[in-house]
Amino acid sequence: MFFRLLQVVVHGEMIEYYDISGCYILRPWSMGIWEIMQVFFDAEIKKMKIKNCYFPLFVSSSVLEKEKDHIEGFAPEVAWVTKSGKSDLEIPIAIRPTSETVMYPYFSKWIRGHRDLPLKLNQWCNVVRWEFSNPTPFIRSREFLWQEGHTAFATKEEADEEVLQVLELYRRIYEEFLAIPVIKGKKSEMEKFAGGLYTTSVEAFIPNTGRGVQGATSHCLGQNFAKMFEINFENEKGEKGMVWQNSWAYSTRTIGVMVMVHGDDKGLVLPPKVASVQVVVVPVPYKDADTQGILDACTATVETLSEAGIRAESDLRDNYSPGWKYSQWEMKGVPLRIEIGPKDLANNQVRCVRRDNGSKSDIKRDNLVEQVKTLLDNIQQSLLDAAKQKRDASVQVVKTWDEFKDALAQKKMILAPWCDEEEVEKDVKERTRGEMGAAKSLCSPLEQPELPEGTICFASGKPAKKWTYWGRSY
Ligand SMILES: O=C1CCCN[C@@H]1CCCn1cnc2cc(F)c(Cl)cc2c1=O
Ligand SMILES: [Mg+2]
Repeated sequence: MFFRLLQVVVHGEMIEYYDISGCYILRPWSMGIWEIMQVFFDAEIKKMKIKNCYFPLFVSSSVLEKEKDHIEGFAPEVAWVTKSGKSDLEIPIAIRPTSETVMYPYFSKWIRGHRDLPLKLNQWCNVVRWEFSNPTPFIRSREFLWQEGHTAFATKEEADEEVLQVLELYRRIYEEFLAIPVIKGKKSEMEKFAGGLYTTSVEAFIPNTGRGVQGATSHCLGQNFAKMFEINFENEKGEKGMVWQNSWAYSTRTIGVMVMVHGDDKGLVLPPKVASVQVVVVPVPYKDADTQGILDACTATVETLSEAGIRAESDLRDNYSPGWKYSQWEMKGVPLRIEIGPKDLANNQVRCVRRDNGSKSDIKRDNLVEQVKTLLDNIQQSLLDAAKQKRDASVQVVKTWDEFKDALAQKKMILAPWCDEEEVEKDVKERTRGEMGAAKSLCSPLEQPELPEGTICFASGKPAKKWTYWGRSY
């Protein structure tokens, strides 16, 4: 599956490999997906009165290393600029791996009184993390695109509320656009962002590989960074207090998850909502048939669909056969193909072929737009339904360690009652180490199933406190 991902994204013209390891070229076919999601998310955060900004790419080492514990563990992945031209820089400059330390000295400067709150900023940018474990397009690259939201509030209540509002937007990105089912949950103390108070995330799962993947994160930072960077304010009563902060992000990793969840042996399968081309129209000329008439019908069909807001293109290249075009556009994952041949022309209809299940239908051209819209909606919904069915079939509820081990061997996403003790989590990792990677906690679902009194932890036998998803991950 891993390997297939690599091939599909190259043959589907999403990615081009680059001569620097871990870096990839995002070609239009994937950039178009990124842009469609960005239009949605940007509009939604603007409704929340969050404003876009742009902070510098470079971080001074003094600022980046301000708090040793914040970056301990991350230090090896920081990329540094040490020279300009032939001369060494006096002091090396880091390239942002994330922007807390870039932004928060200025939050401290800009936030004085309660009238300066809430401060709610977002930036669309790239970040660099010089990862060493196996680089994979979209899933783990040394540079990636993301949005990072950074907000500051006078009260914890406001921060807590926003964390979940943004988490819901991430659920919508996955379920409404990428047709991928996700689980909203809270990270364990071990898996959370160490610099924060708590971390929530949306978790996806790849049934073929049996691995969970963190889809996006929404952290409440508490007052930890306010303390570090002295971000204080005077409240209405003139009392000094520290702000409560959140930070949240989703990245181009979303595209990699989509490829893995929906891809099949013909290549990519794009959910219509994020497909930069939703319908491709292919002429099927026949030796003595009216070829020009067929080409004109293709062009007219594209115009009709485009006027209705459907992203349609025709492939009129005369140096490729229809069959060749079918497999190429299937490789690229275009959700719907329309074929127009002599018979279709004569009957004033078109032949529609769905990419998700291959089913064919003949549609009269007089109410083409409505029927194509319905087809695209059906494809979107059935991709989500199919992914949900496969994900649910991969979930296994366990009560004991033996059941856990069996489920792990069967590449399941495991739901187990846990005592919520970090030592026990470390122990699970230790006991499941192997060449496939250890099991880890993925999240504790916000919607907790009933936990009967007396239920014991699957790993420690102590009283269980919460249901938690476990599994191997990317
Ligand atoms: O996940 C988000 C949402 C958007 C803003 N940031 C947070 C936390 C990011 C954690 N993280 C993640 N990776 C890092 C890598 C690094 F090299 C350094 Cl110095 C720090 C970090 C680091 O803090
Ligand atoms: Mg990392």
